[in-house]
Amino acid sequence: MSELPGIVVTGASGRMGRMLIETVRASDKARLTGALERPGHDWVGKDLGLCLGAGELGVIVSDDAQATLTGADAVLDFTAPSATVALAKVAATTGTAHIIGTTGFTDDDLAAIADSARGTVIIRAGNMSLGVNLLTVLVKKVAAALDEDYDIEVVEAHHNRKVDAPSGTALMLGEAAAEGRGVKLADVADRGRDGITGARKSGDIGFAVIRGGGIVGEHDVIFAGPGERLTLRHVADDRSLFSKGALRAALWAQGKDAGEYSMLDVLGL
Ligand SMILES: NC(=O)C1=CN([C@@H]2O[C@H](COP(=O)(O)OP(=O)(O)OC[C@H]3O[C@@H](n4cnc5c(N)ncnc54)[C@H](O)[C@@H]3O)[C@@H](O)[C@H]2O)C=CC1
Ligand SMILES: O=C(O)C1=N[C@H](C(=O)O)C[C@H](O)C1
Repeated sequence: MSELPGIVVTGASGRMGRMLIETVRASDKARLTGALERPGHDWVGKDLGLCLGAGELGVIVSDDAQATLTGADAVLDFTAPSATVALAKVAATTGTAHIIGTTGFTDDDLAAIADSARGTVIIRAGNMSLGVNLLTVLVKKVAAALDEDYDIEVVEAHHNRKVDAPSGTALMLGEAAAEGRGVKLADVADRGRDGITGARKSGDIGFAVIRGGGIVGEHDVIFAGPGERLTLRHVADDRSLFSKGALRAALWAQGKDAGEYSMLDVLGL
């Protein structure tokens, strides 16, 4: 009988890292073979299970990506942009599928990731939940059906530890709306209003950001038209939505050709 796909989790001590480890360990379709943390982190060199306050797992947390990815089938990465760009280069040399949930990339980061995708399967999504990916399809459809009399605003809310804004999800939803309208998001995005901004420009897609407490993730796409308003909303109650999506992506990636894919590919949407 063939072995289950071996999965590495990077950013093991993070909010998502811990959730990913729980999801992989609970799965009967994959096994956890490695854990990474940033150099200097106090988990490095220790048993992952003991770090998590559980029993020994026999997986030692490492800061050596090359050694940890060698022989692994996939790495789940919800860390930080610079860490993800560096890991994509390593995954391209080891042929490990790289599942990227990290958000906050610059255009240069995205170009570097696209380059690494020539060497392995990369699946990247600002949100790995089924609900948000379905929502992108709906947003595109609604945006295509409504003209510029309907102002599009994306409102997102997250916990007070989040470091990037607008969220990766908000940008995915903005991209979907822009695609529906047949425009480029970069040309119409209005990402920061403060002071005497002037009236809203017709055709813009606006973004508004809330940060507070422990909010897992909430996204509204508002189509505000003459005499009516349509709101499409997603609320995440639990981070396991994202980790389950990431594991599903890692399993889907097995045997696929090198290249960059999204959750729409994984979910067949
Ligand atoms: N696509 C999705 O569905 C989701 C994406 N995210 C994104 O995931 C990222 C992480 O979010 P959180 O877990 O809340 O953050 P966090 O700050 O709790 O965790 C990040 C972890 O990455 C580690 N890290 C940093 N540099 C590293 C390196 N070079 N090598 C290995 N580990 C490294 C940190 O030490 C930390 O443990 C963010 O960009 C967030 O927006 C979060 C939830 C869902
Ligand atoms: O940082 C988070 O927590 C989340 N980040 C992702 C994003 O930027 O959209 C996904 C989710 O909303 C949680």
